[in-house]
Amino acid sequence: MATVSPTPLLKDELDIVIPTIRNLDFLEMWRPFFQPYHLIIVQDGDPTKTIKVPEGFDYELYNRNDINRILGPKASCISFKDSACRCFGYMVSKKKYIYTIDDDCFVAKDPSGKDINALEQHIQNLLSPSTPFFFNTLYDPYRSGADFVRGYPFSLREGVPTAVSHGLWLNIPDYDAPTQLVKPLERNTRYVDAIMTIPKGTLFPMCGMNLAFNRELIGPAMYFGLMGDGQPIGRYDDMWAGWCTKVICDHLGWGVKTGLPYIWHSKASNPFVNLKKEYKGIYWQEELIPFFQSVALPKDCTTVQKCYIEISKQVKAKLGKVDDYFNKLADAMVTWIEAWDELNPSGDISAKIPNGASK
Ligand SMILES: O=c1ccn([C@@H]2O[C@H](COP(=O)(O)OP(=O)(O)O[C@H]3O[C@@H](CO)[C@H](O)[C@H]3O)[C@@H](O)[C@H]2O)c(=O)[nH]1
Ligand SMILES: [Mn+2]
Repeated sequence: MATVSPTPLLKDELDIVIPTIRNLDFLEMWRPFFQPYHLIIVQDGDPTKTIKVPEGFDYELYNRNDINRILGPKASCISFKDSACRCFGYMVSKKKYIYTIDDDCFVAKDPSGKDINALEQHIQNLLSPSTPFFFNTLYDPYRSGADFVRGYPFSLREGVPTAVSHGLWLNIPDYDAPTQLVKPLERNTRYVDAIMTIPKGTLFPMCGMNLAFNRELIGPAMYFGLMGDGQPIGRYDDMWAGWCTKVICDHLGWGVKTGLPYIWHSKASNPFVNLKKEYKGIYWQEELIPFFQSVALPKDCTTVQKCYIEISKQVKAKLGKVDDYFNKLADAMVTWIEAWDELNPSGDISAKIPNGASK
């Protein structure tokens, strides 16, 4: 009797978004896990360069000419010459879920030596609930071999929908430039077998290297802010998206998880180049974090788009004085939502705010 291999989870409901200025040879290693899925490749930099996609993958590829053709003047909100361009892939996707990965991230091995199917783990993270309102000390209670510990309120054990699954990295950790400069040889060899919901009210540094999310829930908030060419800052694209996303998830009562799965991050980008990109962000973030911690979203912000537009207004009002860049970014946030709604006319995902969420 021929054994029929099971249909990969969410095969037709998930797109894999890859930003690239290099080549896509890394896909060979991911082939067993990625081949059944549709890829959206966002080619950054010179659009006349041909990016070769390995045989056998189902994909669509967009370069800067495509972005300009599809978005017209609204293309101004999509970064150029920065990995932030990946968010264009989120916008053009028609699927419920997104997984995004960098082209220098490879299949890692777990402590038993088994290849980690990072995509499968992200899908499990997204399909199981989160627990943002009360911390479970035995980590993810929905994993096999774990549960809610004594004292965990039964009224909260149903959990809430998971909007984001934030994976980690073995080998080259996602350090900022100063840390990279001080610890050039540090490698992450610590495999921590844990998945945690980030508690409500707590922000976190979201890395875009190994990230999955429910696009129908939180997609409009996943704008990777204006970076790269012509911008005073870089390498804060994913951070900006993570802060906006977490504030909105807290307000709408959705969860954000971090931990497994790991990927093997192979390439350390140049710390001196990174320092030039990051340095303004390193001191600006001392004002940005208190800003996001103080963002109050009104009760009538019942959709991600409404929340996002409200945040952009507060960015302009409160951060415009930090630097004019934030006035530009606030405008780009509005352009992003306009472009999103133009390409995704199905409208808002109205949220029923569950008890325990935003008061
Ligand atoms: O101008 C560019 C530069 C790079 N890319 C593509 O983006 C990813 C990440 O590039 P890279 O691996 O060189 O950079 P890292 O420093 O390791 O990236 C991490 O730091 C954050 C920077 O924002 C980011 O969230 C992490 O990914 C690769 O796929 C490059 O090909 C690009 O498109 N344009
Ligand atoms: Mn990298």
